[in-house]
Amino acid sequence: MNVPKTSAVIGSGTMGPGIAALLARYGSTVRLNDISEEALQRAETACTTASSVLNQLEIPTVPGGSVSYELDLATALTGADLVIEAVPEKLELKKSVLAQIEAAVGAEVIIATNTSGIPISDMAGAMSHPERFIGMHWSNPPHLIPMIEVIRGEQTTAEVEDALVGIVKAFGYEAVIEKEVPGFIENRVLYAIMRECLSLVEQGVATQEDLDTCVKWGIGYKLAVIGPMRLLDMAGLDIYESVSSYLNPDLSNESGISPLVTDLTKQNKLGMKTEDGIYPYGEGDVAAKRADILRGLVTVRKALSEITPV
Ligand SMILES: NC(=O)c1ccc[n+]([C@@H]2O[C@H](COP(=O)([O-])OP(=O)(O)OC[C@H]3O[C@@H](n4cnc5c(N)ncnc54)[C@H](O)[C@@H]3O)[C@@H](O)[C@H]2O)c1
Ligand SMILES: Cc1ncc(C=O)c(C(=O)O)c1O
Repeated sequence: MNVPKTSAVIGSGTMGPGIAALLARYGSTVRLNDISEEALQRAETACTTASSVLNQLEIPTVPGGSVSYELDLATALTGADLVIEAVPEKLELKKSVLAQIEAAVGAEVIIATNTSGIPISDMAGAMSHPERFIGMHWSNPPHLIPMIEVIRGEQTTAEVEDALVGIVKAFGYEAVIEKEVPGFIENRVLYAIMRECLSLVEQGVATQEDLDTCVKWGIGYKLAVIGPMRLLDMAGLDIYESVSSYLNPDLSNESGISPLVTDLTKQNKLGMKTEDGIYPYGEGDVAAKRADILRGLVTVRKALSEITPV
């Protein structure tokens, strides 16, 4: 399957608009749905911003694409060949939304979930056609990060996986096909890094600013060019063996959630979306920071696309 003629994106928060904008750029008629009218209003601006980012990346426009904003789920699903669920990361909510989607679309329609890592089979349990249900894990911001994890549940067919990989490749994105594990690959690695960072800040080893500087250059810059498995070869496996013999036992193995995070979420300090979080944001700071981040990601993506991937 190439990019679907008609698609529906359910949930229009951080992820939905960028996903919709990319599908539309590749010629799909996209219906973006949310239960919140305010979220749909914000989504119009977010889709415009995403579209201008795609212009900066010089992604050609396939004619015929569009995004419409729908409060009504049934309208959003009409005629969809592909449905992407992007509602909050709560298993029961996702199951209920999936049941509503299934009630409105034919058994041949592919239903994908953008879950950050809930096992696909856990979500598919109550579905009447789990064979067409699949994980499609986009990375944030989805219109910029050219990689999508594709995860089959126990009952997903190989044909559905092939079709989804075809769509991902049609965007010029890389598809990473994985076996089902909680968090998939990306978030297992990302959350290992974040757990250690939070633990170091909590212990007072470094400030959050120093953490961000160290990880950006010492890890992010390097890993953007050399994958971790190749980096092991570059560093020397003997060095890894020596360092990990004393370091691994000292790394955080905290199985709970960092109190630094839970103290903030209790106060509804959720980060940029509430203009307060790990960092404080003054008037206009969030918009300026988001613009800086987008500019940086566009520049780095252009540079990375010109070098040989390692
Ligand atoms: N934020 C990220 O960086 C990121 C990255 C990759 C994947 N994800 C995953 O994508 C999904 C969405 O994440 P997000 O960050 O966009 O969440 P979000 O909270 O920003 O947005 C979710 C949206 O879904 C809407 N919603 C809630 N119930 C709904 C319903 N029944 N029908 C339609 N819309 C409904 C909410 O009003 C909200 O606008 C989650 O599963 C998340 O784990 C998030
Ligand atoms: C903190 C965090 N959690 C989940 C995801 C993706 O599922 C991301 C991301 O894509 O950036 C993230 O930053």
